[in-house]
Amino acid sequence: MKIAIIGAGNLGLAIAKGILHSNGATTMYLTKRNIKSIQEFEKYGNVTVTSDNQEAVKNSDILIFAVQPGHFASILQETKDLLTEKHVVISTITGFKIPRIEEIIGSDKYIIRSMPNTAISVGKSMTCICSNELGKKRVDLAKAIFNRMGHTMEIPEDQMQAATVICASGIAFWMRLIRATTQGAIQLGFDAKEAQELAMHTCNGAASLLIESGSHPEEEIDRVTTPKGCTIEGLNEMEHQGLSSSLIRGIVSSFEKISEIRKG
Ligand SMILES: NC(=O)C1=CN([C@@H]2O[C@H](COP(=O)(O)OP(=O)(O)OC[C@H]3O[C@@H](n4cnc5c(N)ncnc54)[C@H](OP(=O)(O)O)[C@@H]3O)[C@@H](O)[C@H]2O)C=CC1
Ligand SMILES: O=C(O)[C@@H]1CCC=N1
Repeated sequence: MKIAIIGAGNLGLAIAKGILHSNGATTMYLTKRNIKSIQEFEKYGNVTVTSDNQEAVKNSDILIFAVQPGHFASILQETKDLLTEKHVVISTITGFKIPRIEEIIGSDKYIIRSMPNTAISVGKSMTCICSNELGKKRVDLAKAIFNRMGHTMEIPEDQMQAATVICASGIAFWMRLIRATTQGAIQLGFDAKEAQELAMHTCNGAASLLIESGSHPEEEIDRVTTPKGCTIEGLNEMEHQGLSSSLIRGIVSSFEKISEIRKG
């Protein structure tokens, strides 16, 4: 697999690390305008770092675009004449819809939109995927690429913004919950390092329980809540303070913002 990551910033580099971690590419190009900060990736023999997007496109088959939305159209313009039937164009760009990509490069290209998150760097991304009509023939290939670095779900394009909030922004939301749990553990007497260890492994355990057992969160809650015990006491106080409600309202606000950015 010859992969190019056009725009090796926060997300692009996370994807690059995930690919390296999973041995997912025979060759990999990483591009950005100022390459000084990513030069170290050349220590991996199969990685080329360059500011020349055209060179990266010519020498790769799978093109993963991870630039800011405002830069995407001009980069597509700059590279569109180099696109051939070997190329699969994968965009991670928030709010940049497939018809807009087709307007620039044509509908006769394999186009995939993917929404991974930064946990891709450790092979644990939740990645949502959709495609243009022709791209349907390459969805399995895209899933195979991203399944090596986590879990994938194919969704309709009109759910991509919601997926961005839940999965991509979701990393920040879960980090804050882990951090708050850590702060609670410090108040109960653990040192900061121990407190974070307790919080993150408990979080990992909770998610793994649901993934591996297929059970509903409330079933698992019922198993932990001893009548008149400390768990239900804590849980009910959290709900009196609006835990579920604040999470839901935060998610909806985030979605409203993304819809507003799209319109702008
Ligand atoms: N961060 C996240 O968790 C997620 C981000 N996204 C989406 O991914 C995209 C990237 O986000 P993020 O990684 O945070 O942004 P960054 O700003 O960190 O990365 C974008 C990179 O693009 C590079 N770039 C800019 N212009 C060019 C160019 N002409 N050619 C090649 N590279 C260029 C920039 O480097 P330089 O200036 O040196 O060129 C920069 O490193 C966005 O569209 C975002 O919506 C999606 C899901 C999650
Ligand atoms: O915060 C943002 O707008 C972008 C999209 C998802 C993650 N980062």
